[in-house]
Amino acid sequence: MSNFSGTILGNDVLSRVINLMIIGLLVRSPLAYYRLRIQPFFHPLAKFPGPVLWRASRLPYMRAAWGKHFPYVVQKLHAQYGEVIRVAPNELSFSGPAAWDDIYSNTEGANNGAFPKSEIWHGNPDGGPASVFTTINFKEHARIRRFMDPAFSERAVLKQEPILQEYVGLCINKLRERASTNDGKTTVNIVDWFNFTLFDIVGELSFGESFDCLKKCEYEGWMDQMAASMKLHYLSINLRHYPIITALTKLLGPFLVPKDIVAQHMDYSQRSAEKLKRRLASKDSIDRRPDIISQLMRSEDRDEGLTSQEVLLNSMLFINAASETTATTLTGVVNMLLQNPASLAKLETEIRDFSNQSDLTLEALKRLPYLNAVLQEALRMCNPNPIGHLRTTPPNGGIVDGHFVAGNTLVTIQPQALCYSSKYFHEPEAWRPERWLKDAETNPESPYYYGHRKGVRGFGWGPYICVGEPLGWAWMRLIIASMVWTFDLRKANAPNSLIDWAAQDVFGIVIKHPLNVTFQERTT
Ligand code: HEM
Repeated sequence: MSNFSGTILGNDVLSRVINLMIIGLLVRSPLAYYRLRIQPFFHPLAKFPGPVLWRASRLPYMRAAWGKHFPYVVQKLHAQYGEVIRVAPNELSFSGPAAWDDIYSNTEGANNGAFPKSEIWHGNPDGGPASVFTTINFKEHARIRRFMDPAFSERAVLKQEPILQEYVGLCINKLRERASTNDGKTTVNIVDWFNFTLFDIVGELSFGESFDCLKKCEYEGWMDQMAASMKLHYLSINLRHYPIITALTKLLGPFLVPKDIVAQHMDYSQRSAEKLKRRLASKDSIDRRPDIISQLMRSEDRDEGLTSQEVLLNSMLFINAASETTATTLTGVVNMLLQNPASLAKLETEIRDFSNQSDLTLEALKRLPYLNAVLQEALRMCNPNPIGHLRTTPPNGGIVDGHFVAGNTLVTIQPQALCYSSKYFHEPEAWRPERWLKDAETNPESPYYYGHRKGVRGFGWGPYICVGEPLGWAWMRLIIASMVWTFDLRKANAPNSLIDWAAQDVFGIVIKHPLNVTFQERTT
């Protein structure tokens, strides 16, 4: 197949068949005919390159999104067409680091302010109270964040340290117990153990009660379905581009959505509401406990503070937003360390310099250069939100990475394309925590000196930046450091002992494969 037809039809049989079908549909559709034959010369996005079919219709985009590997497909398109590409009739994808500021923040960017979240992706089409994530209006979003931010500040996280230490300690003790009955070592699926620990902590912080996952060494029922329901959400959001199909799926929803997912979700909502009620029943403890819920509830009495319904919605959001992202990053860390024993050894040396486990405090861990470099490198290589964060240009348009983009265009940065670009990172495919060390920043002789470290923004950027960033850093450091201080982590002599990261499905989130790891009581 020639390069040209390969570009249009794809390079494998399935792609060609599906693309031929799409072309068939397009040729019959007057709108697509207009977009393909007439609009290319007049459309405000006409100057931006991209595959012809993607520019003419959203169907190829949808196929990639539903096809489980969207970030990798778009990464290839960037490699072929450049740093700005038109991936749908009304959407541009960017892969240059300058776009971060122009799209998401504009503190130093070319526009007057950050671009708003996209109605289609983040909006709350059914109306009703919205969580901070689904609130698009800047003023309303700022109101929620004003009351939410103090609960997640560095200072607040330090006050929450006893809760973090308690559950991370419990995780380590449980693993120790298992090892002690088995010749000093135990092999577990580390993804589960990260989840148990994170769920318990965030349950305690958000609802005042842990989920007792660590105690029971199992998930609560609905947790098993969390990835499935996030996947379903992602697939249905993509359908919002087609209002008729969305209306139809709403009608057919009860028949299409697996009943156990619906039942588990209702169970989760009901139990969350009950937990919250119990927590609020002891009003005086609100003032005593340093958890997130106390901060949010205190805002209720203030002008414009969060209502009980908003507190509930946001607390439920925290469980998903906090655990899924962190568990993916931590799984990425261990997966990479197991494949890079020299890097694991460096980390061991740094962490085992502490004489006692009780020395592993949040403040002390914050100062460890290699631990922080390892986490940064994992956010670069194993981004838990690899599809990017959609924004919409303001009605009069804006400048992104030097290009004028017409108003109401969907825009995003593709983290996968940017973070794996050899233009911005030396040996982008390789695990190199060194690129995050002081030497890389200050020594022009370092091969990493010219790396675009600011291109990696795992927690997002601008007014919608992750509210939980300080907590995210704190518990990631504590969990990894505690594990490495206590155990020798080894590749398991069992199936699923390493993850082929790019082979995992992506549906907005990364659907993680299991990772079996052997924890052996440390010998040095
Ligand atoms: C490694 C851990 C984490 C990563 C990589 C991460 C990543 C992100 C990113 C990239 C965004 C911005 C999305 C956008 O711009 O549209 C975000 C938003 C958010 N994250 Fe996190 N997150 C992590 C941990 C947490 C934790 C621990 C919490 C705590 C509850 C949390 C709660 C939230 C919330 C509530 C938002 C929405 C913020 C808003 O729209 O104003 N995340 N996160």
